[in-house]
Amino acid sequence: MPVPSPAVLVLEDGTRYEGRAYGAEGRTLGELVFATGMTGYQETLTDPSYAGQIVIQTAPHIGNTGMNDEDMESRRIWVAGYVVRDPSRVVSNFRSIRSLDDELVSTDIVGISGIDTRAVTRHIRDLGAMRAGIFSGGDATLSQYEQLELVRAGDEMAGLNLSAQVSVTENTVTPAVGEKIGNLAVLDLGVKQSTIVNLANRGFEVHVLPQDSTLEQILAIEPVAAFYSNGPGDPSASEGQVQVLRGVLDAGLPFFGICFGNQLLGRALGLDTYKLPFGHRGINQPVVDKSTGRVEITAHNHGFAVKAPSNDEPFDSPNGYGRVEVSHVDLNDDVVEGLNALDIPAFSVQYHPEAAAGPHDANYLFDRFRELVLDQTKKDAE
Ligand SMILES: NC(=O)CC[C@H](N)C(=O)O
Repeated sequence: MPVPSPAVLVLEDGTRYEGRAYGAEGRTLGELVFATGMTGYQETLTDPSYAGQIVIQTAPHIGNTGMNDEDMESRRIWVAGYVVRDPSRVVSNFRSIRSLDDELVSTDIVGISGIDTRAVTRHIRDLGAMRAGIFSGGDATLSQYEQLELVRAGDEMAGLNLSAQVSVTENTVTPAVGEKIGNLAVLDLGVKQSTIVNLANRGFEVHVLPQDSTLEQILAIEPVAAFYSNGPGDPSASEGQVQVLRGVLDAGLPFFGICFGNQLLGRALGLDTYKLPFGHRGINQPVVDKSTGRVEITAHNHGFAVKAPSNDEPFDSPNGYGRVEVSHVDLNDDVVEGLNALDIPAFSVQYHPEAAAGPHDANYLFDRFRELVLDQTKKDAE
């Protein structure tokens, strides 16, 4: 077996971690974030929300179950780079059809192995998410100074709009399963396949629309409701989609948003979003649903969050959409994890009811959306 060539992970604060090349060789830059899930590396890697980010996997052994076609959350791997401790030398799973290593090479994803990923995670947890670079192959021979300069010249995640990189450019349609409720307009900011499946299973004919769709293009599919997906980038850099969302709300369409969609609903209602120190990424985050008092264990992947005037009391939407409440709260750090508009048919969550990977505790939210749409359709008919 050939010995992998040397590679280095360089952080913008000057910290360096030496390891071995993993996946494609060369150079990559991005925001360094850690994901704590012990399972689900394929879903993580193919979640478009990770575009522009170098992902550190705290689980020490990666690649054991290979890659398959069923667990792809989108058409490709999106992470800007991948940091692992010990890549599995053996791929063993009845569904596996290719190895992760081969997939990283064929999709040109530069990674690094042999890294104490828990140590890097503690560093990020103390100092916050930061820009980083992985250098291998010819780029491993650049001087330390040159590598650090490259990392420091990279994009900051704050202020970045990445939607166009990940979105479809033409409408795609997934038929409803069972009795059809109506057409659902899904704005593709980086939607995951499991979300589409969950929505289609609730009776929606799911129309996935490009991220730059206008209100007219959304209304042209004659939707019974609208949905904004998860996705990469800073929500404060998506003013165009926020304006379109105000049009959707003004048109009285029921609305559901997940993750980036939650942040854009917050902004449409007139709230601010802000960058978290190192974000939430993993599949074991405790969240309380304030309407039932039930705690659910949930999948997260967010670096930004919505700022609300109160987590406890309903407040007025600064943009005139009536009363709004924080519906869900993270029990680790009190971050807003859901919004519910009390006077218009709109709600959203910051975390991932589609899971993939992760527990299915929050799957009821898709049922809640279906009920909201059915109620609104009934009201409109009266
Ligand atoms: N998964 C997502 O939709 C992430 C939303 C946003 N890019 C964030 O990091 O907070």
